Amino acid sequence: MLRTIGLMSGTSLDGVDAAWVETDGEAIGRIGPALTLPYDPALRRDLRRLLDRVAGAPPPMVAGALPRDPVEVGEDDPFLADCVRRLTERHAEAVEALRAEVARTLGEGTDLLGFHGQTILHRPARPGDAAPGRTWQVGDAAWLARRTGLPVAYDFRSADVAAGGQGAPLVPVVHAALAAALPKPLAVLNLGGVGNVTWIGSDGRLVAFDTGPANGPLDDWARKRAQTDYDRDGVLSLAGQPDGAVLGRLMAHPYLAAPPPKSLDRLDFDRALKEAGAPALSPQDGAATLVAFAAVCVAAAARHLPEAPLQWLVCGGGRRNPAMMQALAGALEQPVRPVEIVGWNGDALEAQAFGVLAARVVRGLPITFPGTTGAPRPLPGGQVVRP
Ligand SMILES: Nc1ncnc2c1ncn2[C@@H]1O[C@H](COP(=O)(O)OP(=O)(O)OP(=O)(O)O)[C@@H](O)[C@H]1O
Ligand SMILES: CC(=O)N[C@H]1[C@@H]2OC[C@@H](O2)[C@@H](O)[C@@H]1O[C@H](C)C(=O)O
Repeated sequence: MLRTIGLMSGTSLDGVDAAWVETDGEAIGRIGPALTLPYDPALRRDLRRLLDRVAGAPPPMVAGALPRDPVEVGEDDPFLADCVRRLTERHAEAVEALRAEVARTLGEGTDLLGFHGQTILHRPARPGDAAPGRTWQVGDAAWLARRTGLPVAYDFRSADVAAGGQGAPLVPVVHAALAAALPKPLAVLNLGGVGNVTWIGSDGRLVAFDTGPANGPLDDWARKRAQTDYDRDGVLSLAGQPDGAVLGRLMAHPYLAAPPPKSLDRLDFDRALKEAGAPALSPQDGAATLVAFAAVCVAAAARHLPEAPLQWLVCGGGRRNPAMMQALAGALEQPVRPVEIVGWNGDALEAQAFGVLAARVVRGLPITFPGTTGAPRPLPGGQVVRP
């Protein structure tokens, strides 16, 4: 088994999650401590600017130059380089702090890092697209390897996108490993900036895809309309009412009816939200509408599952929002519970997954599958850089 630290900085742009896990990429051994280091407000703001800038650029002109294709925002772009330096530094700090904690509590070291990087663009090929798909995670893996003295697995998504897959979600294979002993069929729902579901059938079959926006638009709304970073404990949305007309327009978005495989960029619904009339709502009703829409997206996702799950296990920050959990309980027919009910850590799960995926990369095992990303066959991916 390898002693890994997985590092995930999600679409919420809130910071770096780091988690220690012992694994050979298939079985999961000891699960150690985990921590979150928030990005400072300036880095969060600059990453958001970077996302907006990259999203506004014209579609890629060059195929096969994933993930750091210099067509739109060049690798030598000073703003990008500065963001990459700062976010990689923050990851190094997370590794340093977690290694100290692991040494103190378990007396153990670390053999390998799994570094997801920050997604700044995700535009996989959609049916009928002429241009090739593209996904772009930034972060300086070579620098992180030198700074920590550890091998670093990174660039987990681009091989899949280059092969025609969605490049996301990647965590399902790890959900399946963790859920080995749980009753099936089972659905695991991650509520991050974007939502994603993993369905695991009784025979181990996997179906996974992004459900729709989850906390991303709600965070943006809370920041713009209520001057808070997010809708803490659902205070804002619980004080409002979903707007039926806006919700109705959003529900007609073609993404909901489209069959999987499918995945989303953090900003994919921004225009639809504007066009549906969300900006005219009060801060409270707007937040309630966004929460209701996130739940409607999950209910729409349920219709794409091969068989109803026995229960929905929820991880990610959205499970801390009581308005979100209430809306889900109302929208789904099966019990909805936080993953803690089966002993998992819903804040650390994705970071743990990138430790497991790192071990799979090192061993050359597949990380994406026809049922998860629409890969043409089980595909290995990722790269490894040594110090
Ligand atoms: N107490 C809380 N009340 C309401 N919302 C919360 C609470 N705690 C966290 N959140 C929400 O969870 C978000 C962070 O979730 P998480 O860390 O799972 O996202 P992420 O990993 O960045 O996203 P993704 O899974 O899309 O990559 C915050 O931005 C916030 O919206
Ligand atoms: C491109 C990208 O970074 N996608 C993230 C995002 O955040 C949630 C959802 O959208 C999911 O598809 C994915 O992350 C998780 C870790 C995954 O790949 O499983």
